[in-house]
Amino acid sequence: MSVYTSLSATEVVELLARFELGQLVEYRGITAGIENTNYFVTTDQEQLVLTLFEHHPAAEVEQFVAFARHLGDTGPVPVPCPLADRSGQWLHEMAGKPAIICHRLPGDHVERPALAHCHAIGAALAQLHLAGTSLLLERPNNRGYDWWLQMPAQVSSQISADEQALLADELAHQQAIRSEWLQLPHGWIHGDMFHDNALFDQQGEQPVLGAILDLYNACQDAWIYDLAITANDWCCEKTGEWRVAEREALLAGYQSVRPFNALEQAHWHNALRAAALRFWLSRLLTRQHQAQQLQPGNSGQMAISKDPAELRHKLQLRRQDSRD
Ligand SMILES: Nc1ncnc2c1ncn2[C@@H]1O[C@H](COP(=O)(O)OP(=O)(O)OP(=O)(O)O)[C@@H](O)[C@H]1O
Ligand SMILES: N[C@@H](CCO)C(=O)O
Repeated sequence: MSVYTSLSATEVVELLARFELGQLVEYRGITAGIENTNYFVTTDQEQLVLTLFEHHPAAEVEQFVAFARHLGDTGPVPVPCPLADRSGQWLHEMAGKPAIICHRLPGDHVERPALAHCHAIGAALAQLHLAGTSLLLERPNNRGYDWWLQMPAQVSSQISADEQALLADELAHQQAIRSEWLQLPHGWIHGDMFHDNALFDQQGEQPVLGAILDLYNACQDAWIYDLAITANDWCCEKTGEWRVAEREALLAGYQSVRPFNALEQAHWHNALRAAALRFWLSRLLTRQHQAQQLQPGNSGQMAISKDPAELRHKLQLRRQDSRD
């Protein structure tokens, strides 16, 4: 679990006092997530989630929250939207960090996504992409291509010589296809559509998507890259081997709303490689940050970490697939 910033009951009560959300009953750190600090907050009226952004400045939070609010207003996709206080303000500061409060959305995490979950998330992702086309706001991917190129300098001390060679070779490949990549259909993407960022309700036999969470990597990039991030997490084993039927269900769900064009078909394998590369790198970086943040004297209590090697291995498999 990750609670990098501990909050006292007094701090939570002071924040709630600005809202019409009732009196604090209890609050507790959330046992998931690796980037931000999250608390479940229960009042005598509401079930809420309080998020403190550990890396994003307030101006950036405003941008991805604009996307969440846009989806909330226009889209068929359920997402958490920050609640406004009595003065209409939704962005707050706690412990020197940007903070928001959202409703706690219904549903549970799925341990191992099945065909119906994969189909549903594919369709929802395509709907999210299309809904984003009417949002007139620019937000480039700050963990996209330019960021990947800076990463060897940041992470080389953490990885072996073989891994450094793998990274260099993959970056060269992504550089070689860059001009075609830029021709792919682009728009707003979720940017982090792992299965721990979705909640499902069960209605009879059928799982129903309750929420898509964690829009804190939302930005503009190639749409199939977003789907590739999803496929690499939802539709394979942790060892990277495809669960083929689940992958096909994801693709069918997506394309039931928004079919691929020919260039997207041609670059699907490159998108899978790019998606694995991005999360290998970000997990390496998160591990570095956690080591710094959790040193004695810092206020954080606990942190989970996700294994960078899982994504490095997936990258190796996707590279093999694209050569076969
Ligand atoms: N609005 C919400 N409704 C219900 N549960 C929520 C909500 N927001 C967050 N959660 C819970 O908190 C967990 C962590 O939230 P989130 O994924 O946003 O954190 P994070 O640190 O940004 O995560 P990540 O590591 O994926 O970046 C979620 O997996 C979910 O269980
Ligand atoms: N979903 C990411 C963490 C948050 O960006 C991962 O699994 O590495």
